Amino acid sequence: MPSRLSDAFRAHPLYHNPKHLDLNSVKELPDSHAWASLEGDPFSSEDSCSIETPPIIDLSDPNALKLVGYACKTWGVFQVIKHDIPLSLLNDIESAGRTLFSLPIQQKLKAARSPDGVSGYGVARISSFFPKHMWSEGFTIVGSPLEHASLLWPQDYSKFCDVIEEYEKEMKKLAGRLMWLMLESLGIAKEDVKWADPKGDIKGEGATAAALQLNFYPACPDPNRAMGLAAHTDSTLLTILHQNNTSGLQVLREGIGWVTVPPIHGALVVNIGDLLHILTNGLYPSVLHRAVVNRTQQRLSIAYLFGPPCSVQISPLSKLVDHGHPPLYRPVTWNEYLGTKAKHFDKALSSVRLCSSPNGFSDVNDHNRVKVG
Ligand SMILES: C=C1C[C@]23C[C@@]1(O)CC[C@H]2[C@@]12CCC[C@@](C)(C(=O)O1)[C@H]2[C@@H]3C(=O)O
Ligand SMILES: O=C(O)CCC(=O)C(=O)O
Ligand SMILES: [Fe+2]
Repeated sequence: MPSRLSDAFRAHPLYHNPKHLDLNSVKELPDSHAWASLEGDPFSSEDSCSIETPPIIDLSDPNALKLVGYACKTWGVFQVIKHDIPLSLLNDIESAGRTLFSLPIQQKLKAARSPDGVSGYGVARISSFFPKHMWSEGFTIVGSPLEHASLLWPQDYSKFCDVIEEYEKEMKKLAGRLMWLMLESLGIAKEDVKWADPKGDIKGEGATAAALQLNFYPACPDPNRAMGLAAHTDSTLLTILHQNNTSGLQVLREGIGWVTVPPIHGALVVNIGDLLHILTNGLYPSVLHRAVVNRTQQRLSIAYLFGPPCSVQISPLSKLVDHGHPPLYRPVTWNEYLGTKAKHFDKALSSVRLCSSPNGFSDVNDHNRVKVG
């Protein structure tokens, strides 16, 4: 039987916190959610008021290929405009997310993610690695949202499902286009990727796999001591994020610290995940990012987590490997890597690493440069 994304965590169940606190009604930050102050964060760049922000790339620009290559090498994250996703669809997905998260907590819990499952309502998968809870709620969808949506709105789930399915369809097209831009910027042609056909379509049953993650960050009474989503890299090839007009997403920039990715109306944020890092033999490193919260404004983000077909082995592309540049990672499937991440979290990338490079380069998500707790 071919492996499916929904099987990725069978061996790594995540048990929920039995106290389902409704963050929307809490007036004071509980100790369970109080992290060390972000103001004392050695990587905080708030004070220095960083003027550098990730590149903004117009996908209709004839130079888009070069610009994408530069952004991937130097930032690991960029924003895209003129991406052909209708603004109306971005508005629709945002209001679908709002409708979901504004349900009473007892209703949302009817669609709770099962401990060994991928889809449903719950805390971020990585929560178990931290001593404190994050100030957020999540809803993960793989493929059809029908099963969980019908638990939330037994009579009235079709509008939600239609929007999600349309969004998944459009994101899949954009993610494929971005992946080829990234690879072509390294001189990789469609024939060089064994799991793609000459037209660039992904071969095999179910083709590429993906998950949609809806994140909601309620306004927080003490935002400097709370964490919306702790520092992590995504286990994807790439992630496309739509954020509402409240800022919160930050990326770690070497030598600078945490840099905010400002919300731009109609733009989408693209970041590199661990599997593209492996595929490009570290040339395009995955980027460490987190979400911080706001005292007065709620925040909503929708992440499209794009990966290869679940059972395809991802390893450094042979065109990027030679005597001077040996393969740095062993082959790994997305499902296997998600299991590794569920077990080792920030050590997942180095756990599939074959050898250390002569310059002592350590993997981005080793987190030896960042305090994770
Ligand atoms: C395919 C997936 C990637 C993800 C785990 C998941 O099964 C679905 C949710 C994804 C997400 C979103 C928030 C951050 C993250 C680290 C997490 O805890 O859940 C990512 C996971 C990932 O990329 O490893
Ligand atoms: O909410 C955000 O800006 C970040 C979300 C994120 O990193 C994720 O869903 O993987
Ligand atoms: Fe992420």
